Amino acid sequence: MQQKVAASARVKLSEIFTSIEGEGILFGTKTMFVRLSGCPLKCHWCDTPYALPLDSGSDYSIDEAKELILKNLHPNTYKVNFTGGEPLVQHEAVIELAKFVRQKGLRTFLESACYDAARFAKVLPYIDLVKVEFKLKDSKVVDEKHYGSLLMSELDCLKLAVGSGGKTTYIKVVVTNSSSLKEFKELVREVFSVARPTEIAGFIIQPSYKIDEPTLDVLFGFYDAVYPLYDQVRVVPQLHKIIGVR
Ligand SMILES: Nc1nc2[nH]cc(C(=O)O)c2c(=O)[nH]1
Ligand code: SF4
Ligand SMILES: [Mg+2]
Repeated sequence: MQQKVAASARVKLSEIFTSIEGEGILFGTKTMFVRLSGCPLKCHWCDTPYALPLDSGSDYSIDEAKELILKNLHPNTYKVNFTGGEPLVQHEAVIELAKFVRQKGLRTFLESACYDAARFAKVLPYIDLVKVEFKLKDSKVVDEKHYGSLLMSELDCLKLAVGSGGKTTYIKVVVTNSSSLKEFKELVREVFSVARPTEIAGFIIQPSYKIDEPTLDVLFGFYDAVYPLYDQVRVVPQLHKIIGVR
């Protein structure tokens, strides 16, 4: 599952832009996106396939990347979202850029699939807002035999995030029409054995877009599985796809 880590003084970026946050609890806010190249996972519904190879995008020194951030920053931008690909593949670069973003008075957001809890722990001190994503098996994120270890890593990251204090942590799960309700219910049980409802800022069920989209009845099933434990659960589609922006 590991990919070679880029040298700490350099970073491979797929793209950098300011847009309207389209996912999660902060959707609708003006956000800068720093999309890092590289991801060791393989979700069949991945919407950023161009960012998956570590050698995709462009190579920058950290100083050049900081310049790019300043150049692409719009006024009144709420936060900088480190996304990918999978930002933990280049965790040392994320740390350097997150420090810089905070110096500029902006909040830092980590959009991670949480495949590596050790790297997650290193980045966490520099992050204000954390999305912990849990993948269901029908995402085909990893081979069946590696699924258990990915889930453990996701749960470890959630534990670290809620245990670190002063951060806003929320959970996201992408569901399709083929996602198993039984598996989802087990996941919900595991999530709330690690985090108390008061420790998270949201539980987002994100319907897949244009691929095996879940019906309303299927969405009700997932919603109803969370609601008794956490009544702030929300079904939230990707806003940027609906309004046709990046
Ligand atoms: N507008 C917009 N919002 C997003 N939220 C998460 C994104 C991502 O690609 O991780 C994303 C993205 O690519 N665009
Ligand atoms: S973890 Fe994210 S970037 Fe990686 S394959 Fe899955 S959806 Fe794509
Ligand atoms: Mg994404």
